[in-house]
Amino acid sequence: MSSAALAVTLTQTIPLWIGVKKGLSIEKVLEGLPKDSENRSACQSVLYTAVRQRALLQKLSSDLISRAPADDVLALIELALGLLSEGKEKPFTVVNEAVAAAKHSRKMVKAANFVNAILRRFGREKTELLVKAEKQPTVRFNAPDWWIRRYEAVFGEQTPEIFALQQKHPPMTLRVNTGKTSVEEAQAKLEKAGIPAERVGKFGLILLSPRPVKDVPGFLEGEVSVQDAGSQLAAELLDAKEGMRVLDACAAPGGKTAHSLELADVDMTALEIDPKRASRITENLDRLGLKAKVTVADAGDPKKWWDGRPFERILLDAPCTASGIVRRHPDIPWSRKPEDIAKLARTQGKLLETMWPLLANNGRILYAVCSVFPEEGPRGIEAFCARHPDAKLIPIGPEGENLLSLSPAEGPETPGSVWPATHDGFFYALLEKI
Ligand SMILES: C[S@@+](CC[C@H](N)C(=O)[O-])C[C@H]1O[C@@H](n2cnc3c(N)ncnc32)[C@H](O)[C@@H]1O
Repeated sequence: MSSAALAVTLTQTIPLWIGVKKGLSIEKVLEGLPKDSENRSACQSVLYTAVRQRALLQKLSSDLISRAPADDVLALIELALGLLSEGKEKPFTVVNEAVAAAKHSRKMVKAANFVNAILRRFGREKTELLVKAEKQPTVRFNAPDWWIRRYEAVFGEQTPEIFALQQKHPPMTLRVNTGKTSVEEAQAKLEKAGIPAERVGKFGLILLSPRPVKDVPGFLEGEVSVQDAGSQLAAELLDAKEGMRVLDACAAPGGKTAHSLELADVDMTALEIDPKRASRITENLDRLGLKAKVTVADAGDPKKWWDGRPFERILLDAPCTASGIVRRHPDIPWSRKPEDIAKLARTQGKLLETMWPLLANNGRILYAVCSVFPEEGPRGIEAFCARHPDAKLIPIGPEGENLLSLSPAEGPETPGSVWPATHDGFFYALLEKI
């Protein structure tokens, strides 16, 4: 990033960072930046750098600042501290540009010397301040205490390893559209363009160095899409065959809808409650040259959209805490509240109950969440099966497990295995109506 651009980037990122600190999602605050803004990706990068170190920045600013300044000044200091502790930009550039950003703002000009003093003090005391801050679990794991305890309950001794993984930059994983090309051909095409990629799972490729999708050969032509390898398992597990009536009940942005259509020519209804998100399904399907009935509706209210003909396959990729995809959305632990888990588990249970009568006899419903919390996965499914003697769990795991809980993971692939070694956290259960 050029240094002059950095001052502008910091200024533009201030309101986004304030929004995230107030509990808005990264996705939501980025809506405030024009899509064609030249600085969009730079702002995004500065914002992510701050969000990935949110607890550290809170601790540093409380150690360095005795009287809280105005919100925008504090945000500017925190964003600059984020860059300084990350260490990718030259420290003098960060300090100078943060001070320039303050000087160029009518509201912050008086605080320019203050910004300068705090950032320079951080430069002098960086090592001690970071060592002291890292002693706090909330800083080490960049999550609130309650979230850390929930992870400990799920992952036990593995917790630090899972958190360490969550703090890394996520891999950029592509799904190859095998209706248009093969995984080998897509990999060779990337290699030829100087973009080496490794295989993951049955349909995936991980780019060794991520880049904007528009620069990925084959993306605009619909040969590849961006989708985590754990998420790529859904279409395969759903196993929708040619001509089947299929419902994707919570479909946006359409990754799993599209994958099912790439694997078989099915009669697909893609439901989505949020109209803005629904338009992304259509965009994705258009790019891939695929067709579905994209419907904006509440899956929980079928009388508004269902024609009464049963579906042979239903995918219920239910709204969840997203606790399995924190490395892609580092704001999640901070934007959730402890009570959200039970609330979302109730919503998931209700949606599954509503979907069940829509399923044909011998039909299958794949329940999925990108969460690692048991209330949203195994517990809800076990309770559902206890209430429904006509529901049979179909084994789906690599070792024949009925309930597939995937922890976020990264590792070398086993050659020839369809099970990816690198993926986000997911839960899957496949139920057949008997
Ligand atoms: C986990 S995301 C789905 C991701 C999608 N399956 C994919 O692979 O691209 C859940 C989606 O469900 C939508 N949603 C939430 N409640 C819904 C409801 N009652 N009816 C329909 N869609 C709903 C959300 O807006 C969100 O887009």
